[in-house]
Amino acid sequence: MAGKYRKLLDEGLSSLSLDLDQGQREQLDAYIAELELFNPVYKLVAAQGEDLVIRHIFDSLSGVQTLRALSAAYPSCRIADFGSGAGLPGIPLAIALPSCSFTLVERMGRRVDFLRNALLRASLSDRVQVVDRDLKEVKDRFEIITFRAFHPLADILDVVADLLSEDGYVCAYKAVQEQVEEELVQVKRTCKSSWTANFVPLQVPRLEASRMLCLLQKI
Ligand SMILES: C[S@@+](CC[C@H](N)C(=O)[O-])C[C@H]1O[C@@H](n2cnc3c(N)ncnc32)[C@H](O)[C@@H]1O
Repeated sequence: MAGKYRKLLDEGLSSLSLDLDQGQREQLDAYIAELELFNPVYKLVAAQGEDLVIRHIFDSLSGVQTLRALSAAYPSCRIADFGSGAGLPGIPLAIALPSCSFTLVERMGRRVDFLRNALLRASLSDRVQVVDRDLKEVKDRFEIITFRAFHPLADILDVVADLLSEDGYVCAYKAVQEQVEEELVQVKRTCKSSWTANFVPLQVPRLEASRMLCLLQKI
């Protein structure tokens, strides 16, 4: 039902200082409705109701201010979301950042079907494309690459390095800084590519858990 979470979304968007217009709110409603419709069958996310909005929509949107600031440095910014699953964080980010183009990379067929349908329903198909293959087969460059609940950094950063534009950023949605620092030690030990890292703490509305963005740039 459109507008089902209106009060919760009003509260969350205001707390994230996100001023979405009516069209963007309708896109968000359409995306949430698709998630709720297909989640029982496709098992897309392990949450439902308000919990789904908080853990997945607000969590994804909590990175918008940082991504908006980073994307402003590029005349046209291509953002890729790797291992997008049900479109998280990629679809909420695409709704909130209308001047960027988005590519969602996902290798699992059923999730790809969901993504294509959700993009149609949310009127995003003109600006957001789905690449239905393994990350290792992607042949493109992006100014910003996001991922959430994806592989450990040491397993993927060498592949990611080849897909990132020269001055681009990786924005990894992560939880606890100490764990990310351990992942970065492993990156130094095992990766051919070298990186600088910065941490941006995230405050997700109505969520107690520790959340952060790890920003990585190639050296
Ligand atoms: C744990 S889910 C996370 C989905 C979403 N990012 C989220 O936060 O809800 C990881 C997703 O990455 C996809 N995936 C894993 N390795 C991949 C690869 N090498 N190339 C493309 N997709 C991959 C899986 O199919 C799965 O949908």
